[in-house]
Amino acid sequence: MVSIELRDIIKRFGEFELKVSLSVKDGELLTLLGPSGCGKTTTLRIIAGLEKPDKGRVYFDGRDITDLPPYERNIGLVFQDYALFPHMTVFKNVAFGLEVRRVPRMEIEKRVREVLDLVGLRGFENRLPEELSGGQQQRVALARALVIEPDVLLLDEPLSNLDAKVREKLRGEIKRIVKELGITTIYVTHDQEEAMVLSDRIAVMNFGRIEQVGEPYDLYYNPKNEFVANFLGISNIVELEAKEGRACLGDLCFEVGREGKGKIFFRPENVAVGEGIEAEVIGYELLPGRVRLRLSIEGREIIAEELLSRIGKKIPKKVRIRVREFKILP
Ligand SMILES: Nc1ncnc2c1ncn2[C@@H]1O[C@H](COP(=O)(O)OP(=O)(O)OP(=O)(O)O)[C@@H](O)[C@H]1O
Repeated sequence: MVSIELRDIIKRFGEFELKVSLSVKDGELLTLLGPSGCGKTTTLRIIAGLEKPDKGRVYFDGRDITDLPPYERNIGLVFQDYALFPHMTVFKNVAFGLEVRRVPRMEIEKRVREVLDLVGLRGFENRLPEELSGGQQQRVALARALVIEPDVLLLDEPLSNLDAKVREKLRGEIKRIVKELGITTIYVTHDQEEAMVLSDRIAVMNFGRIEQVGEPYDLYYNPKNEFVANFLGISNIVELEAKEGRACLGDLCFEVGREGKGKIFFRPENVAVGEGIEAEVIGYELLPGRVRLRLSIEGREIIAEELLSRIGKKIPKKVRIRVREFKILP
């Protein structure tokens, strides 16, 4: 277990420039979240030593490891494409990292058994990768990364190739396992739900920069800007002009305590349905247990979410709404 620090890292590929500083605490599970091409994988590869930064330093526990090759960093890596050795059994695949480190046979057998237990693959030792499902193959990849007892675990979109149900199950298990081992983990994804479920903290990235780092709840309800707000989920962002400390959209008023233009931000579930001012329902989506209402006020669209059981089977044409909580964005 170690802490990780990226200090003033710069890496350029043509037009693209990655520029990041980041601290990850001992035993923390931090997610790099962002759209395709924002630099998540490059950041991970710099930590792994697979990519050399143009500028800046990488520290593990305060020790500068920028010039250490990957195999001297004691890192476990898991990628999207499981990258298992196809002709080797599960046991051999997992044991490989220990064999190259010349760990004694007895010790290898013990550690492979333990780690297969941990990922729920006891009894699969003699199977070949092609005889496993995608989810099972990814468990093997995880076991292989963990068996060497790495200081740091790096996971790059490990669930992207799996179907939704398996993904949901496995993300919960990944969290359980890394927390049980207390291993410092960096997880790359573009899936906001995965990031919310897994992370101690999330770093939201865009165009080679970290926009904001924080705990899931804080990022979700207190985003620093519009990009973070939109990337973490559905947001209502209404640009209004405030007068005498109030900004109003028709009868829907916000006490902003300042004058002039501003962006009012609130989440759909912070729209209380059934009280307040009237809004027209212009569309809706049924979700498991919830309904997402598209409302119109003064020609502007507001998204509200309410429990399905509270709305009932028949969606009304008009509803009353009140905004419980909002934030002003820059
Ligand atoms: N070896 C390379 N040579 C040239 N350009 C590269 C190289 N590696 C990455 N890039 C570029 O750097 C940018 C960031 O890529 P990176 O893979 O880090 O993004 P990402 O956020 O992980 O995206 P994705 O989710 O699509 O994997 C992209 O524009 C990519 O084309």
